[in-house]
Amino acid sequence: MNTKRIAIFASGSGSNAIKLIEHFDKSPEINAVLLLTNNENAGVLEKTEEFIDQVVINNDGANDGSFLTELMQEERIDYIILAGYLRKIPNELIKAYPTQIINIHPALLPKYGGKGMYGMKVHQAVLDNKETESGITIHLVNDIYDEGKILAQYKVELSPKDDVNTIQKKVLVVEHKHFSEEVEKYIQEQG
Ligand SMILES: Nc1nc2c(c(=O)[nH]1)N[C@@H](CN(C=O)c1ccc(C(=O)N[C@@H](CCC(=O)O)C(=O)O)cc1)CN2
Ligand SMILES: NCC(=O)N[C@@H]1O[C@H](COP(=O)([O-])[O-])[C@@H](O)[C@H]1O
Repeated sequence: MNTKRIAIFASGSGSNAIKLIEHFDKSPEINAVLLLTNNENAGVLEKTEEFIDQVVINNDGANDGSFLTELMQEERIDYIILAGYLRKIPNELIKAYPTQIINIHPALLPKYGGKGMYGMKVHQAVLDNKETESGITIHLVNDIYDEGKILAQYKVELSPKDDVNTIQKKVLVVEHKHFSEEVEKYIQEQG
């Protein structure tokens, strides 16, 4: 397999982005070469500035499919990994990368997905519904939030003592354990 170049899109604190960078720093076949964020105040910027080139866009840029597609092609990006990225990927970029954009969602889709379902909002909905389990979904990205092909799911058990913060912590542990490996496995399977 030729060396694959991946871009990471993130909007928040960046714990998953850091795990991806650390994981692929050890890979001879896959290089994490670009971090893109739509949030100039995102914690991911400080956490990753020593390790990866960064691009900060505004929400106009996030909505501009031509701009994003040209940027990815100029940077010779093969795969785009969404790691807590909170903007809709424009259809033009999806057309250019139909099976090469991967997202992680902090719940067991199809439950608790769609517009408005991100971050702590997801965990709050799980708590409000008194779920006894939650988990993560790793999926391909299509033009509808959280409806792309599911690549993997992992569960976490919940107890009545859990609150949104403990649910978030349990889910992040599973994200950090599995996301990088699932991304690597998928990319290697594509050849
Ligand atoms: N075309 C797609 N774009 C994105 C997908 C996708 O599946 N298809 N996944 C999301 C990630 N995500 C859930 O995993 C998600 C992120 C954000 C939202 C959302 O409702 N966002 C708000 C704006 C929030 C903000 O900018 O502060 C909104 O659209 O009003 C839902 C799901 C990434 N992109
Ligand atoms: N719907 C998208 C969504 O909610 N993504 C979630 O944002 C968090 C980002 O954390 P991080 O910035 O520490 O990686 C992660 O829990 C990820 O699953």
